Amino acid sequence: MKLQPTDVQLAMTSLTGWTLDTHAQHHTPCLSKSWALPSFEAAVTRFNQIAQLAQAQDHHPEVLSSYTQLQVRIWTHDAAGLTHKDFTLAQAIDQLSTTP
Ligand SMILES: C[C@H](O)[C@H](O)[C@H]1CNC2=NC(N)=NC(=O)C2=N1
Repeated sequence: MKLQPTDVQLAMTSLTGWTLDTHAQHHTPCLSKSWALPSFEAAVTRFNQIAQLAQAQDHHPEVLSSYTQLQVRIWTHDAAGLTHKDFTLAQAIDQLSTTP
């Protein structure tokens, strides 16, 4: 179920380092987070960790990879907006960042 703007604002406080964006191509609100990893290998490892979470949750982010840079954008296609599923995935991704 699509979250109302006030619920989105509240849920944003549960995340670390994410911004609320409007996706330029898909014209939908999305959660966005970027990383600069120390190496290409570290970026690929992070990509794979995110992919595993996405498969486990059956919720799939857009992941843009460029050398050591990663950007993840999450939204719910069916709802053309943000739902609890987006925040659940973003929170799980935040847990990765604190785990070496
Ligand atoms: C059937 C399946 O649950 C849907 O296609 C899922 C898969 N992963 C998804 N991922 C994201 N980010 N948004 C969706 O709406 C979505 N839909």
